[in-house]
Amino acid sequence: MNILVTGGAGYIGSHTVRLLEKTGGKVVVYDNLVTGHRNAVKSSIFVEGDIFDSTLLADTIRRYDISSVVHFAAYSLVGVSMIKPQDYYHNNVVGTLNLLDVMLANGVNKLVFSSTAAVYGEPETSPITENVLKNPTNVYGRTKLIMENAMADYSRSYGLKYIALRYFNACGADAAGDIGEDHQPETHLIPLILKACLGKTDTLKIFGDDYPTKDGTCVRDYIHVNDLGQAHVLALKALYNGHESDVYNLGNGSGFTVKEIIEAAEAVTGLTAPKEIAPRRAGDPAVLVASSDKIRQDLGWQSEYTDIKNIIDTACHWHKKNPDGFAG
Ligand SMILES: NC(=O)c1ccc[n+]([C@@H]2O[C@H](COP(=O)([O-])OP(=O)(O)OC[C@H]3O[C@@H](n4cnc5c(N)ncnc54)[C@H](O)[C@@H]3O)[C@@H](O)[C@H]2O)c1
Ligand SMILES: O=c1ccn([C@@H]2O[C@H](COP(=O)(O)OP(=O)(O)O[C@H]3O[C@H](CO)[C@H](O)[C@H](O)[C@H]3O)[C@@H](O)[C@H]2O)c(=O)[nH]1
Repeated sequence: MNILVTGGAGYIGSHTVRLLEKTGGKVVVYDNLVTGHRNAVKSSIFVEGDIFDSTLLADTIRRYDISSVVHFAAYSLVGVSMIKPQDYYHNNVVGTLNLLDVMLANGVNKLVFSSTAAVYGEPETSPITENVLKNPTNVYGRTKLIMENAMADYSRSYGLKYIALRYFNACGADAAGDIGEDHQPETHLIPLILKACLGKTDTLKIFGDDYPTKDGTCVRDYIHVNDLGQAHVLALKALYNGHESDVYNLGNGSGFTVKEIIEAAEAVTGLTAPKEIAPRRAGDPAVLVASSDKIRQDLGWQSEYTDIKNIIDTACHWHKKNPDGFAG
């Protein structure tokens, strides 16, 4: 397996790269570093490049004899996608279509794709199974759903074999403490709570306390980044073993409100985060909780990290060890 990992210098990508390397395959990270970090790529081959650069992509595929792609490269912030939709359609849709063109033109037909729980919108049932109606409430989710539909069409017409993984909320960090979540600016809940607890940021804003949930704050399903990474390893192996194109949810199956996550993080750190209630953030669904039964049954995936405090503790370890992230 010679694997090209687009976005492999990012948060989920860098963790997955580490797990892919353990399979013995050659891993080539391809990233333009727009949100990623060069020093998040520890031992793989690194090519600094953009998924829009067809020439460099094709050269990289040929040079390293690539036979599959794991595609993380994208913009992924719900809030920003509502303000800058053009950026999101361009990078996530046009960029991915370009990658598919270059792959197919160079005889590469295996792809693991980062999709998202945001494709569902406000689902009518919970936990969410893969077959329910998809009606995204934000631009980000729409860009990922467009690509899922395009890949299904390419699969039928051009022999693309893909597995789309719909992640719920990625969090935590590798136990080694040398890679972790470092977005500039950070917008994700768990790192923001930890930074507030550790005195690295101002008051944490709780986006809305008038949702139809038990304490009025949004419910999400938090999954450890290494459990996500392991699913990519299984998905890739399945494709090499002739698995047909498919789509899987990836979550823990437990929902936590924003307030519950804050309480858990405060318990883990023994510190208190300064916080205030703020208006709702545009595009946020009230509740997103996964059923991951399908990937368990089909690919034998299991989550290793099921306790939310344990998960937060791994993130805390990274933040304490690297108070300035990768810049430190
Ligand atoms: N973080 C989550 O909770 C979450 C949940 C669901 C889905 N996802 C998806 O997972 C993937 C990775 O997310 P992440 O949290 O690791 O984000 P990230 O921003 O840390 O990583 C994305 C990486 O892609 C690179 N990139 C972006 N555009 C590129 C381009 N045009 N060419 C080359 N490289 C480019 C960035 O530099 C970065 O290294 C994304 O596709 C995201 O939509 C993330
Ligand atoms: O300062 C903050 C930040 C977040 N939140 C809330 O915390 C929850 C989680 O927010 P995140 O920004 O951490 O994550 P999202 O649920 O918005 O989105 C994440 O998970 C999604 C899937 O569920 C997408 O795939 C997306 O890429 C990924 O960023 C949301 O209810 C949000 O409103 C706050 O209250 N205050």
